[in-house]
Amino acid sequence: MLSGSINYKVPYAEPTIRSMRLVGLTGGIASGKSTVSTLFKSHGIPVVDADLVARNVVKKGTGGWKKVVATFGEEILQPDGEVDRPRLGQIVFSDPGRRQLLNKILAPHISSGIFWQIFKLWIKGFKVIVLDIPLLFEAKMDKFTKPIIVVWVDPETQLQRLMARDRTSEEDARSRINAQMSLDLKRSKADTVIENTGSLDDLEENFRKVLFEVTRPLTWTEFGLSRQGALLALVSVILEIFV
Ligand SMILES: CC(C)(COP(=O)(O)OP(=O)(O)OC[C@H]1O[C@@H](n2cnc3c(N)ncnc32)[C@H](O)[C@@H]1O)[C@@H](O)C(=O)NCCC(=O)NCCS
Ligand SMILES: Nc1ncnc2c1ncn2[C@@H]1O[C@H](COP(=O)(O)OP(=O)(O)OP(=O)(O)O)[C@@H](O)[C@H]1O
Repeated sequence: MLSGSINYKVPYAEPTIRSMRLVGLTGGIASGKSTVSTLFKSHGIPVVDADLVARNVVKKGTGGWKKVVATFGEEILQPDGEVDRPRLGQIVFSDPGRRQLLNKILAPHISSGIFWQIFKLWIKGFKVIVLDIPLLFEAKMDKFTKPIIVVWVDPETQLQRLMARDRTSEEDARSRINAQMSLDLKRSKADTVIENTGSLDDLEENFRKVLFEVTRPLTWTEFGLSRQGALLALVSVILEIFV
């Protein structure tokens, strides 16, 4: 599910004032990543939404759009020329080969889109950035993020929430779920798991502990990656040259 525009209500401050941390947020389809993203945003922590990036890179006329049309044909376009997402979804979620093809042609566009979003937030001075990436492990982007948070939900609840949210049949919902790495395997690769089988109140309670972990004081490596860290390194080099 796509989350709305980023809303930085509360400027993020101590205790990570001189640091840069890229937090990986992932899980299964409809496990609750966007819901958790909203909680992060309400605490002033920016979230880069990979689904939103993926949507932007196939806008009419872009490089991603041209590749998608060249690969899947004009029959996946709406009358206005934009990609017919439900149509393309039907094709790729019922055919692993075509899904891999779509992933392959869009991967460079999505990763550079994510990079630019991170860069813009870094320039603005944000110290902690959450990357909401459904395919974090599948796309091997987990190596760039620490900690990695997996939002977990039990399979039956996941299926019910997906069908209710997207108003899809059980068959369609299952094919989307099966297009991803199993949620249990993702869970085993996580640094932290947010359990989301219960109510939204339970989720908020579970989120609070994770927020504490994400905002703990940062390591020197994380500091070195921050804008302040980069500036400090530059000033040190200049001073060393002149002094
Ligand atoms: C196939 C498309 C057109 C369907 O669009 P639709 O609007 O119906 O779904 P949406 O983009 O909102 O995605 C909903 C969820 O489906 C899952 N999903 C999306 N793409 C994939 C994929 N290639 N493989 C497995 N799961 C996927 C994610 O959990 C996502 O959160 C679209 O998902 C797409 O372009 N996918 C390829 C780009 C991609 O890999 N996106 C994920 C970003 S990491
Ligand atoms: N604890 C909860 N209780 C009830 N409903 C929930 C809970 N958490 C999430 N939901 C609902 O479940 C659906 C899926 O949640 P959400 O959209 O956050 O999942 P997602 O992981 O971002 O999905 P996607 O992979 O498609 O982007 C939404 O309709 C959301 O409102």
